[in-house]
Amino acid sequence: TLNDKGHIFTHARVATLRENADGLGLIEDAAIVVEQGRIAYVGPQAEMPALYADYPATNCENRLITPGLIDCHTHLIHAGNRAHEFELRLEGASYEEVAKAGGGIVSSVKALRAASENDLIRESLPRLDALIAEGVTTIEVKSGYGLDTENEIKSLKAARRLAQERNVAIRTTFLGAHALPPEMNGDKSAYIDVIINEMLPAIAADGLADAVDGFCEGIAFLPDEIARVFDAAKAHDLPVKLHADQLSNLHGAKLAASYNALSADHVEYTDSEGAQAMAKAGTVAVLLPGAYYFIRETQKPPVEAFRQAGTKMALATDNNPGTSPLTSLLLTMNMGATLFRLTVDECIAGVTREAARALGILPETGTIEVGKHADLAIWDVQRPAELVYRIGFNPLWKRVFRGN
Ligand SMILES: O=C(O)CC[C@@H]1NC(=O)NC1=O
Ligand SMILES: [Fe+3]
Repeated sequence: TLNDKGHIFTHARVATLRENADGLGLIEDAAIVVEQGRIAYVGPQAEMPALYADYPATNCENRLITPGLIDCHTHLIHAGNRAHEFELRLEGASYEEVAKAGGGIVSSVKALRAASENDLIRESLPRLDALIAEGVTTIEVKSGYGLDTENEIKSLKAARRLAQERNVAIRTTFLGAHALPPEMNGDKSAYIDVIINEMLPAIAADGLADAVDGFCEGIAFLPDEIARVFDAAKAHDLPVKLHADQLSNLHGAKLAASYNALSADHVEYTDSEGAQAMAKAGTVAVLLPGAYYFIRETQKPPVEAFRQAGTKMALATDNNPGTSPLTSLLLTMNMGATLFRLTVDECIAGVTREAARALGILPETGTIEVGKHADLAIWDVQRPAELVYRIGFNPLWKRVFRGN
């Protein structure tokens, strides 16, 4: 580990991503001083206070430093995979035929319920390691395949344990309102009762979730059902976020904004009224190009409307076995640019500052500013655009997590 007195990273191009700076907040020939795992100085090398001069130093030789990457929307904890239904679909099977063959979210629920907490950790670590290898320092992990109290708690405990298994920060999100479990025999209202009266109180009491999410879609839960879950989340002082307007416009984004949600995610079908409501509420639009690509969607999210309204935009992998088996945040940035036409600066902000904002942790991380965690990614590139331009190439030179 780096010297615990302090350490300096010298002669770097630093993309601070600080608020209200032009573009990426780039500082040329810069130094970063780290003390007790936090940023003590960031600025031109020539202006670094002399008291830091004798700290052990890493000469970055003009390499680019960004904040550590943040994947702000994943279902990383899951069991098994859905490669078989991928194959069936390629052979022409419809969603209904796949469902009849036991595919869909229900197959992931069965696998999760059969897995122990240790099984979930063992199966999820390779996915976690793939993200960490690309300089990711914070990851959000949802539940949502347990769909009963015992298995939702098992999922969230496994998610929390990932932070013991690796040097990474984990934020957890309760997504009991993801799908209707088979044993509820189609009774959505009764299942929402279980979420509100049984799951949420137990999860909130044990501090297992940092936020509450829901899937607002015709095939999942309708706005009034989501509102019941959100009212209960608020009663437990838990912030909310929402899978919104992914396949149709149920005005999920507007509903999320009305609860001052941290984020509304997917948002392919969100309209300009929803974008304005999000901007006003400070609700971040989390774009998930991996799911858009994998299920071959045609409706792109309203990026220009978000820009006009001033809605902040983040990018995330949405890693999940059904619609986005993606474990590369670098590829996610390329998809954000190539498929959704985000700029390079929007892509890099989308996996750092705006991803931190979508998780409510921007005061702690997501930019390179004095007092924040020293979570850094140092890249063997000259132009920031190289991080977004390449497909399937990882130019990470060094990852720094909490100063180490
Ligand atoms: O198919 C799965 O396993 C999850 C699908 C995933 N969940 C959600 O709310 N939207 C999605 O695309
Ligand atoms: Fe998702």
